[in-house]
Amino acid sequence: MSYSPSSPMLCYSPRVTIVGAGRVGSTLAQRIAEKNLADVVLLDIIPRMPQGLALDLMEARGIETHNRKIIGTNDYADTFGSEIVVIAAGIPRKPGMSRDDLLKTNAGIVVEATMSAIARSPDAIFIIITNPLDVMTYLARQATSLPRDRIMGMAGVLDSARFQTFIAMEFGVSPVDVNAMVLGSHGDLMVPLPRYSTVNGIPITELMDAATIERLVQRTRHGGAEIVELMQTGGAFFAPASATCVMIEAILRNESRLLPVAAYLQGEYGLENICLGVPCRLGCGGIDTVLELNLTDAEMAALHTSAESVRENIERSQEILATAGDSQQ
Ligand SMILES: NC(=O)C1=CN([C@@H]2O[C@H](COP(=O)(O)OP(=O)(O)OC[C@H]3O[C@@H](n4cnc5c(N)ncnc54)[C@H](O)[C@@H]3O)[C@@H](O)[C@H]2O)C=CC1
Ligand SMILES: O=C([O-])CC(=O)C(=O)O
Repeated sequence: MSYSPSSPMLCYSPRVTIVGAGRVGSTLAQRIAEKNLADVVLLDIIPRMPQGLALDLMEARGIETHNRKIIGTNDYADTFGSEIVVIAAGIPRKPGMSRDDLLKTNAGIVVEATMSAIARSPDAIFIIITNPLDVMTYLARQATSLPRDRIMGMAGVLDSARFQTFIAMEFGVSPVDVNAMVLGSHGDLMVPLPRYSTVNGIPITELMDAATIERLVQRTRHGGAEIVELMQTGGAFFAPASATCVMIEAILRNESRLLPVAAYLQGEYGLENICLGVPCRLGCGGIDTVLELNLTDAEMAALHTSAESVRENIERSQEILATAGDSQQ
């Protein structure tokens, strides 16, 4: 049986490339396919591994009732024409490490992966996951010169989801009724905002005492490390994949979602030439608006302290990349 459509657009299926088919990347591939959002290309440097994962995911399609294609590859040529490229390649941290300890190894990987991917998908929107997240997003932007609407980092959705979870557990309500907002870097200096976090519209500052809120804020700040310590073999991947999938869905379905993402700032919040978590409206073009919230002096100071730590690591990354470049000459 063969059928040739007269209108190819009706049959068009968007394609998302995920570079790095490890725990986060492969779980994200599953989420995207099973939500029926797009075809997925999973790329990794390990020979045959992404091919195996893709075949496994393809064999689940009938049971999960979707018809999305999942391609596993070691060759960027297979990623051509992707609408979205996700960079999840690089090493995760081990217990006792900070995300910043990954900088030296991951900087070169992210720059190389981003450049290889954009060469095949020049119109793609890029989402960076690799840690340390804000610096990696900055490096990917620097390497590609993409306008800020088309490149962003995933962290704020995850950190806010953790804050949401801890508020819901503390207050004994469904997380669905909780909205939480976390800005700043994806590190110990992230800035959870209790004033902008609510249980069905009621700010948590009206519902909990200051000591309780501070405990939840601290748990959120160490949410990634808590999981690394528990698992001992790497970091979180279920919630990170869900958080990235929400961003992808917002873009592919042009949903105009307001989500905290790591964006390149151009004067917002008094910051520029840095990538940092701020609330952004996401639609089919990527970031269409960066929202500037009214912050108290203390909240603004915390955001700037957070930015300072990212800036220091951006400077370190420039030295690392320059040294790597010198040694290759
Ligand atoms: N932004 C966030 O909120 C989060 C960030 N992460 C970060 O995401 C990264 C990936 O984490 P996991 O999936 O748990 O690690 P993983 O070790 O399971 O997977 C990483 C994969 O990257 C691949 N890889 C390494 N170099 C590559 C290259 N040059 N090209 C293509 N693939 C390459 C590896 O072969 C491996 O399969 C880590 O840096 C981790 O810290 C993880 C969770 C949340
Ligand atoms: O903690 C880690 O290393 C992974 C990560 O970024 C997170 O789960 O927030």
